[in-house]
Amino acid sequence: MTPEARLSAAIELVCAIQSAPRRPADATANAFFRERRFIGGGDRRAISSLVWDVLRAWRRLHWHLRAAPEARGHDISPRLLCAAMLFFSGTPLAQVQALFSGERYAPSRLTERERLMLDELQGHTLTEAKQSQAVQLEYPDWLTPYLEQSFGDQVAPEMEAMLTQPSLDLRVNLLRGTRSEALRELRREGFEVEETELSPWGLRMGGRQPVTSSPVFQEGLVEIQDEGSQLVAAATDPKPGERLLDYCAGAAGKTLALAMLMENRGQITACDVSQVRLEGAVKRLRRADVHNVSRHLLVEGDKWAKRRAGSFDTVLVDAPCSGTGTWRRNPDARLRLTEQDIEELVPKQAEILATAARMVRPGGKLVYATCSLLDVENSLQLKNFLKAHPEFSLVSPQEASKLLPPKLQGQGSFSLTPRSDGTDGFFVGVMKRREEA
Ligand SMILES: C[S@@+](CC[C@H](N)C(=O)[O-])C[C@H]1O[C@@H](n2cnc3c(N)ncnc32)[C@H](O)[C@@H]1O
Repeated sequence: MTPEARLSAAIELVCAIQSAPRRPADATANAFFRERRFIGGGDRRAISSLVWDVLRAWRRLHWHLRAAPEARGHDISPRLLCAAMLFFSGTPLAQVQALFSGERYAPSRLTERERLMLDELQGHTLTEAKQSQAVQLEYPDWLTPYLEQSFGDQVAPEMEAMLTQPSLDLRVNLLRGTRSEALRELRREGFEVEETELSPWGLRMGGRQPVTSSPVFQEGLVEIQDEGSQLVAAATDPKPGERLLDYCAGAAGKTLALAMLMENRGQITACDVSQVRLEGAVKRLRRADVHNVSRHLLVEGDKWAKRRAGSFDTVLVDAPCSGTGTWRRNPDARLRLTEQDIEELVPKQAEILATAARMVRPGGKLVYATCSLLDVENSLQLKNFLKAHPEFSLVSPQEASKLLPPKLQGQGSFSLTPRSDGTDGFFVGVMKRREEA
């Protein structure tokens, strides 16, 4: 594809993302490329890269484009967003404007208004001192008090790290082989890959490498999983032969890691309210050679949970959350999250946690995890739960998982962030239910 055609496709994709505001951008992008199979791998990567740069710089691009007098009364179009992003990434303005040639496969010519608006960018940089911190660091204004509650005066460096490109992390599936075998095979196939520092089964690849088409992935020796997510499994630390409930299992990301730790022995029940997500688990479980998992779809008025009171050794609640910890990967999620979402999520998490807690046997373990940065969903949620449920307490340092790296050992609960740990943002609290007297 020519640079003009790539730009045209990127503009179309930004339009598609904008017109499905509740749908994750990667789902829209997958559908977009599925319908355009003629777009090859290299072009696809170039188009996605520009679109993701636009999503990551959304507030700053709007700030600049809105400043032009010609913007008054007009929406900021995907054409302008893509053009401005190309300019701020180093393409000279005249060259950017020339891409809008109106020729075959190229975007139509810039209007006079668009040209003037782009001219205004000359001499500016994407991030500028005049922008507020929330604009510079691409978070919604209403989130400021929530972030300050979590990070105090460290909001800026934490959110700065949230703007960086994430690595691609893999978890080696010990049911299929060893970490050194996976490392050797991947390197033999030409991938640049290192061992992760914190997860004992993790491998880290720089940037976007097409690992899903490699035999190592297809044969189930590795699974794509952020190192932080692997550490949630490490903190849960289930033992072979246990009965484990993964109450918000989704498409089984953590279930797979837990089954590995249980060496495929014992029983895992993976629940979720989403049929689509649970269906998504089937192929992954098969590829990973996991066969101790049964799935259960939770439905309204389900008596399933009631009938299983006190019957699991370990219950993991990987709660639905704001996803603020994954913003490096899903920059569009910043645009979708509202304060109302948080207000709805917090009581929902409390209810899910209370329901799941009833299924822990006396002496058993309850793990609460989120991929959120916010105290209201994390430590405060845990604190309120413990206050209302005196039969639970945080595990003692002796009881805490030994699979965790030294800096996290012996803690009943911990947070991870891109800034301090190089992982997605996560929170984990590990509790124990009192033995019956
Ligand atoms: C953070 S995601 C889980 C991710 C998954 N554990 C993984 O590692 O890939 C949260 C999940 O909670 C599910 N969920 C939402 N409401 C629920 C409820 N009331 N009970 C159980 N699961 C729920 C969502 O469908 C979603 O799949």
